[in-house]
Amino acid sequence: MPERQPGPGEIPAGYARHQSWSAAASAVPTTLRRNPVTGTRQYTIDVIAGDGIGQEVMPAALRCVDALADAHGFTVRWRERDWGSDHYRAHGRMMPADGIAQLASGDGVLLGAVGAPDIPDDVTLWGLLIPIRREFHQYVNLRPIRILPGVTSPLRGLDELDLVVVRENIEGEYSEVGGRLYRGRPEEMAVQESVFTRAGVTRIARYAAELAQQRSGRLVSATKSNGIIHTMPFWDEVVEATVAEYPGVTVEKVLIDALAARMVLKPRSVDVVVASNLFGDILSDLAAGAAGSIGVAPSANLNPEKTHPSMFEPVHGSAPDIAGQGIANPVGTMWAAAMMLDHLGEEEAARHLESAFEQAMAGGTLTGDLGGTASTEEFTRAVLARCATAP
Ligand SMILES: NC(=O)C1=CN([C@@H]2O[C@H](COP(=O)(O)OP(=O)(O)OC[C@H]3O[C@@H](n4cnc5c(N)ncnc54)[C@H](O)[C@@H]3O)[C@@H](O)[C@H]2O)C=CC1
Ligand SMILES: CC(=O)C(=O)O
Ligand SMILES: [K+]
Ligand SMILES: [Mn+2]
Repeated sequence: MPERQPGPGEIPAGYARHQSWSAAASAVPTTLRRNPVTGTRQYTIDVIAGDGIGQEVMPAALRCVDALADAHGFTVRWRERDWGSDHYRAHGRMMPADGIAQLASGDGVLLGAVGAPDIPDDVTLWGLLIPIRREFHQYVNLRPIRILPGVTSPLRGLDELDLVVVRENIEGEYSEVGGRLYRGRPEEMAVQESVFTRAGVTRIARYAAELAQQRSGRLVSATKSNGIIHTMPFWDEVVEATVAEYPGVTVEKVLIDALAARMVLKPRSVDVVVASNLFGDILSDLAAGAAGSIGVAPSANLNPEKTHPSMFEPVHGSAPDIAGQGIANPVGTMWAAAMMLDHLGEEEAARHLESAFEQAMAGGTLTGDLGGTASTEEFTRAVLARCATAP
C-alpha cells in the first residue's frame, strides 16, 4: 500500500492529521442552476459511488433520477468521481487533494458508501466522508424511517412506524481532538475528546424543533447526562432552552440506554429524535432495523443555509458481506436521491420517486434483506417502470 505523504497544503488521506483546507470549501458558494428567464432547471450533482455495494446501489438510483428528470422537465449533469478505497490503493488518498474544492461548485453530492475490509475504517471515513460533512458545514444529518409497503417489521405487531432521527453531524463524539501515546507498549494510552459547542447544539436543536413543529410537536432528546458529566448536561441545558422558544413543541429528554429499549418496545412513542453525532448514528440503525432493514434507510447531510452543497446517501455502509452479488437493496439510495430532489426544489419528482419504490415493494418485489428474492437489477426495473409515467 502506498505511503500516505501529503505535500504542503494537500488534503491528507487521514483527516486527523489535517492542516486546513477550509478556504477551498468556502471559496465557491453553490447556486442552484435555475434559469430565471427560461425556467429551465439544470443541476450538477457529484456522484461518489464509493466502495462495496455503493457501486451497485448507486447506478440503480441514478437511472431512476434520470427517468424522473425526463418526466418532470429538468436535467441532471452527473459528475462521477472514482473516489474511495480503490483511489486510496492507487494514490494513497481517498480523494484528490483538491477534492473538496471540486465538489464546491456542484449543487449536491450523492454518495454510496465508503469502507473496505483491508483498509482501517478511520482512514476511509476520515479521508472522504467526514471531511465532506465538515467542510461543507453539513451539520444536520436527517434520517427519516418508515415501515415501507410490503415489509414486515421484525417487531411483533408493529405495522406502522414513521419517525425521524435528527443527528448532529459535525461535532460531538466524532472529533479529532485527542491522541495515542506509547503505541504498542504496555503503557499505551488513547484519549478521545468530545466537542460540544453552544452554537452546534443550538442549531441542531432548532432544526429538530422546527421539524417537530411540522409533525407531532413531540421531540425526544437522546442524552446520557447521568454518566457523561460535562458534555451531556450541557447538551440537555442547551436543547431545553432552545426548544422552549418553539410554541407547541415539547421536549422529553431520555437516557440513551432506556431510549434504545423504548425504540424496540414502543417505537411509536417516538416521533422526532434529536441526538448527538454518535447517539444519532446508533439510533438511526436501530430505527431502520425496526423498520425491517438498514438497506431502506436514507440520510441527508444538510447544510440548511445552502451556502455549501449538501450530501445524500443511504444510512448503510459498504456491506462487504454481500458486495459483488447483485443483491443489495437500493431503496436507501433511491430514498436519499428523493431527499436530494426535495432539497433542489423538485418536490414533485421526489414524491414520484418515493411512490415508485413504494409501489414496487407493495407489488411484492423485494430484495433478500426484506425476505424477497429480487436482485438489485430486478427491483430497480420494477421501480423504473413506475418512474417514466405520472404516478
Ligand atoms: N456512510 C458510510 O459510508 C458508512 C460506511 N460504513 C462502513 O461500511 C463498512 C461495513 O460496515 P458494517 O458495519 O458492516 O455496516 P453495513 O451497513 O455496511 O452492513 C451491515 C449489515 O447490513 C447489511 N446491509 C447493509 N446495507 C444493505 C443493503 N443496501 N441491502 C441489503 N443488506 C444491507 C449488510 O449486508 C450487513 O450484513 C465499514 O467499513 C464501515 O466503516 C458503515 C456505515 C456507514
Ligand atoms: C459512518 C456511519 O456509520 C454513518 O455515517 O452512519
Ligand atoms: K452510506
Ligand atoms: Mn452509521
